[in-house]
Formats: sequence, C-alpha cells, structure tokens
Amino acid sequence: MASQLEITGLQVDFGGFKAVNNLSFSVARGELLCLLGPNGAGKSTTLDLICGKTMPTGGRIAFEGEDITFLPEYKRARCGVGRKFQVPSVFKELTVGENMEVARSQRSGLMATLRIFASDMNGPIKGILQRVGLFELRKEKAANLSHGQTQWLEIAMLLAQNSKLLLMDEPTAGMTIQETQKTAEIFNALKGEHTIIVVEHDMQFVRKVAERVTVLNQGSVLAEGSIAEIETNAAVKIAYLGH
Ligand SMILES: Nc1ncnc2c1ncn2[C@@H]1O[C@H](COP(=O)(O)OP(=O)(O)OP(=O)(O)O)[C@@H](O)[C@H]1O
Repeated sequence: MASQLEITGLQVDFGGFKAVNNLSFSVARGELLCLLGPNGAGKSTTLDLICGKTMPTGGRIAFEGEDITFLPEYKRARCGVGRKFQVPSVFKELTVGENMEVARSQRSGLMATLRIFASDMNGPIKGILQRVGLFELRKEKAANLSHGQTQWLEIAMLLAQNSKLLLMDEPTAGMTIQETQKTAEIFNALKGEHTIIVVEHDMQFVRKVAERVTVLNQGSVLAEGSIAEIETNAAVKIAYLGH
C-alpha cells in the first residue's frame, strides 16, 4: 500500500530540548495507526507538527506526495489534514446540525453555507451524522450533548471538512465505558476510507481499533508492530516502567 503520510527525520527543538528527535514513520491511506509512549514522549507534539500548529526545526513531512513541512495550518486543512484536540471546539450555542454546516462552510464558502442554512439538512451532512450516531440529535444545542456526544460531533465536523487524515489526541479521555466502546465502533467504521492517527493511553481501546502501533520514546520511534508485538516488547516495557 502506498504511504499517504511520510515523516522523515523530523525534529523540533524547544530552546535546546528536542521534543521530537529524528522521527521517521509512514502511514498508508486508510490505515489506523496508534501512537503510544510514556508521558512526554512527544506524541502530541508529533500531531502538532503534522497539522502545522508547530513548525519543525528539521526533517520533512509529505502528505499525498506533497511536501507540507512548512505549510501553514489552514493550508494543510485544505489538503485534508484534520486535527481533533483534547478540548472540543464545537459551538455550544448552535445545534448539532448548525455546527456541521459551519464546519462544511470552511470548505464550500459563505454563499454555499447560506444556501445550506436555507435548505433542509443535505445528503453528505446527514450521512456523516448517521455514521457517528447524532442524526436524531441534529436539532439539539451542542451545549446539551454529553461529553462523548460532543467528541463525536467534533469528529463529524472534521469529516464534513473532507478531512482525509484524522489526527486524534486522546479521543476517549473522560468518556464512559459505553462511550469508549461506541468510539471504537466509529473508528473501525471510518478506517479504510479515512486515515487515522490516534494518540491514546487507554489500552483496552487501542486493542479494539489498532492495526499497527508505533511507540515513541524521547521523541523517536522506539518500536513498531502489532499490538501483540508491542505488548511483549522488552524495550517498550522498560520505557513505561522506567517512567
Ligand atoms: N511549546 C513547548 N515548549 C517547550 N517544551 C514543550 C512544548 N511542547 C511540549 N514540550 C515538551 O516536549 C515534551 C513532549 O511533549 P508532548 O506533549 O508531545 O508529550 P506526549 O507524549 O504527548 O505526553 P503526554 O502523554 O503526557 O501527553 C514534553 O517534555 C513537553 O514538556
């Protein structure tokens, strides 16, 4: 399978401290990759570098064959790189459906948005809300959603922006067991069609969704493999226990 995302020798230096240090890995189109590692390993910083929130001090990031290493964040979003942060950024006073329309407008422009507002919910948005189980709640204010539902709305908003690569930072943090289970089902339904990189500490969740796991330590790749391989890897055990 051809790589959709290629990271080569990536580095970021925060005042002399290399949070990401000669990092190289690639992700195939439609693959779901879990990024694991002890606290401070550089997982969130790696997502920041891929989405353009942080600029690297060395190395290269290529997405669909295009060098995006120093592209500003909004241009990467246009290329199809979508980032979901730990704190959801939905509009609490708008309904679920209106949030989706705002997200879609970031792709289609203001006039198209006004047309959408004037019409009933259109096909693509309806389909996306059905995929994350929020279609029945389309007229509900986002402020009234549960924590899990708010996270799913944000994922749906990334899908409405036509994100091809979804970067998820601890998506199940604060979720109930049932919400975590549903999130695993959503991710399993999205992979194949969307490429997903997920940073997650919940190993139960990782076991349910991960096809491949990359473990970071001190800003570099410590190990790569299936979840079974990673769980029996001696270097990984030392990195976690040593922390
Ligand atoms: N803007 C910054 N300036 C200075 N140091 C930073 C900055 N951002 C992150 N760091 C440091 O870089 C290291 C990696 O941080 P990062 O948040 O990427 O780790 P992580 O693997 O996501 O950890 P966690 O699992 O605890 O979220 C940490 O030591 C952190 O303190």
